[in-house]
Amino acid sequence: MAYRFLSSRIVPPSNRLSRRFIFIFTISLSFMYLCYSILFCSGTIMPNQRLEEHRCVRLKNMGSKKLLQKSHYCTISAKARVISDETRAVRLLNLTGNQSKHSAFRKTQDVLDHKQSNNSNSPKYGNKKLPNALIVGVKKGGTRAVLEFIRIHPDVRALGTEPHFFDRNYDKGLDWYRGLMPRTLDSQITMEKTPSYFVTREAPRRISNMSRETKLIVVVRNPVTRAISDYTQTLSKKPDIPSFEELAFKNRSQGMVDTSWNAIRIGMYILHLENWLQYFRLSQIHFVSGERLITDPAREMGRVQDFLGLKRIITDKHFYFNRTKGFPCLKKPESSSQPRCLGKSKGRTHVQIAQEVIEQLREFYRPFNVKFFEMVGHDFRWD
Ligand SMILES: Nc1ncnc2c1ncn2[C@@H]1O[C@H](COP(=O)(O)OS(=O)(=O)O)[C@@H](OP(=O)(O)O)[C@H]1O
Repeated sequence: MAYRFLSSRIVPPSNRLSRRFIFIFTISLSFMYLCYSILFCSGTIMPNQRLEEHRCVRLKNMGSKKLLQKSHYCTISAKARVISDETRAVRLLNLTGNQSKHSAFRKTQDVLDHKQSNNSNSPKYGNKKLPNALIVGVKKGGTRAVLEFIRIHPDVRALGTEPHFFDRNYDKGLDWYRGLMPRTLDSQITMEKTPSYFVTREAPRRISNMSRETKLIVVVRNPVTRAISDYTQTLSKKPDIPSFEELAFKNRSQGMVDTSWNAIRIGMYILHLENWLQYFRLSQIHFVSGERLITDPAREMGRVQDFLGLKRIITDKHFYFNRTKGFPCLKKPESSSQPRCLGKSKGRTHVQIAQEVIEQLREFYRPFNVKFFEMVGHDFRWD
């Protein structure tokens, strides 16, 4: 037994050498594999985020529009994260009541924009830029509809809230204003809407100081209907205000309209336009018909896209007529798979106004309208 055991343990010297060689070879092979894994394979185990970021930054810094557009690696990964954030937000909104859905949706988008701009871990693609195009008016003309419709376009990014920079917040400075804007790629247009700009004396000069090339959009509507809409809105907030008739006339029997009342003054479009034309060429201003925006949104938006130099992407297929709402709504608004109408404050039932009052106001506005049509070269047919 002892002999057999010893004979199995005692190995000839040549065999011992080859075994030692195999052992050293195996060790060095394992060592090489370990080095290789550390040096080259870490990316496959845990993608190196810093490397990704550097790649994006390098492409951005090259300042080439084409390169940026082609850099799907950067844009898509960043966008995908934004979309997943937005999808989560939209899902959350679906749990809220229908009434507040619209405002909640917009607020959430703004929060997301805000989050993108402030959170260092959040996706950052593109830059915050001063707007290239502004919807400057008119109040109750249909400005929200134009903004919501145009922002479906992939080459447009818009601020959801009204920043009131050129009227109320001008002293905060352009850097503050730029900071509010959503990030855009070089190929995208930045937009915002604040309807009160159109009737703000200083707004045209201030906007032209920002850029003389700014494109301006004015959504106009029959000034009588606009005034009633404006009054209906005020009444919904302050039920104790005097009647429409009382506010609209200084002396009704003499047909003296009170032009100091904002709801009346805003509709004297030609007067405000003259102020704008001191700083901008007429070709820089596009007028949207508030009426046709309701009856044929695709056509009106086609003209808006042409004016902005955009490919016509928003078409008939984006809209459907919602019978309950009585207005066109979006089939698939930006970052949502749900159809969506504008909120409750858009498309209110108007306060009933006596027909004679309406006639008197029509008479009052006629000469202003005629001059306005002549100036812009288009008859909006408000008679
Ligand atoms: N698609 C769609 N859905 C709902 N409402 C629409 C739409 N298109 C235009 N409009 C008209 O927009 C009017 C409100 O205008 P604004 O968005 O400019 O109002 S505001 O100045 O921002 O308060 C609003 O005025 P009122 O009807 O008087 O409420 C609508 O007539």
